[in-house]
Amino acid sequence: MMEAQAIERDQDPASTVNEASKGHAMDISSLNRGVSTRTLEQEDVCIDVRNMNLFYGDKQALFDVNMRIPKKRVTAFIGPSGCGKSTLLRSFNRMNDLVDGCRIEGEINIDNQNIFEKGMDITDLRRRVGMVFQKPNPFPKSIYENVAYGLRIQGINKKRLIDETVEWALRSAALWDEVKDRLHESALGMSGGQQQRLVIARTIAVKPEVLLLDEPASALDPISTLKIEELINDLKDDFTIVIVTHNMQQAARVSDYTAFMYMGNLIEFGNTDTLFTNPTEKKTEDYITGRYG
Ligand SMILES: Nc1ncnc2c1ncn2[C@@H]1O[C@H](COP(=O)(O)OP(=O)(O)OP(=O)(O)O)[C@@H](O)[C@H]1O
Repeated sequence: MMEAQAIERDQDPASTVNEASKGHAMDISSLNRGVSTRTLEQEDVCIDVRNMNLFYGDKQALFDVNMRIPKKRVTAFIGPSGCGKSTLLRSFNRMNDLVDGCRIEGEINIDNQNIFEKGMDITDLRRRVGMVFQKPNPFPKSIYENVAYGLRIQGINKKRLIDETVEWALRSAALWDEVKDRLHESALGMSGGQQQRLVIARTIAVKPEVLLLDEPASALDPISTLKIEELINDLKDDFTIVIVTHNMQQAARVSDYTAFMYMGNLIEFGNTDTLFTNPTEKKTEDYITGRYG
């Protein structure tokens, strides 16, 4: 039942707008997900962002962000285009270091370590905080070698260990049964949805603590989208997951907690069901009811 509803909604790009244009907070009961009454304060913290400001040259993109992202839960970032969702996400593994003129003030602590502190090992940070992008980006190598890649660059070369890890990662990414007979064929021959699950397998093969997903399903068809959403649900037992999505229904379906951002500010962050049904802030309500964005 949930599958049919999810597919139907995603096939209709206007579904978010239609839902929102009713002028009411979203009816998430129709999304058929378990309702959690847990609050952020009851959770263990994984990522603790303190007084964070981010500038691209002279332009400020994030304004005094403070948030505590819970461990082994799914947190969604929503908000209108350009509000800073990807910028904040990319800060968690210091991907913004690669942008010329980008400057950050404040702290981001991951498991109680400030990722900006001197001597921070960026390669190790990016292993601990893995990232998956909108467009699947498998390497032009075999399926097996894509997943083994991260292990090989860590200097692991025991075949048995690599075999076991490749199988574990592909099973965890719900891909093993589809590819176990063609592990040595090129990853580029897979469908887009399979490629995205392969990229997720490649990312988790090095056992990160955090998975950052930047609109991971927005380039995929509805059935592949559903598989990714189911996968996110399976993976949250083992990883802290943060997902940027422009699709409010998707945020409501997959996340435990949702952060609403607007013009570089974090406006509201809390339990997903509460945020979509009974937001505290007027700006959040205006957004989820389609008054802007
Ligand atoms: N590399 C960059 N250099 C300069 N400005 C940037 C860069 N990346 C993002 N920005 C600016 O920072 C602001 C936030 O952008 P960001 O991509 O984080 O927003 P977003 O909420 O993820 O948007 P979208 O939903 O459209 O992806 C925007 O004004 C954007 O133009």
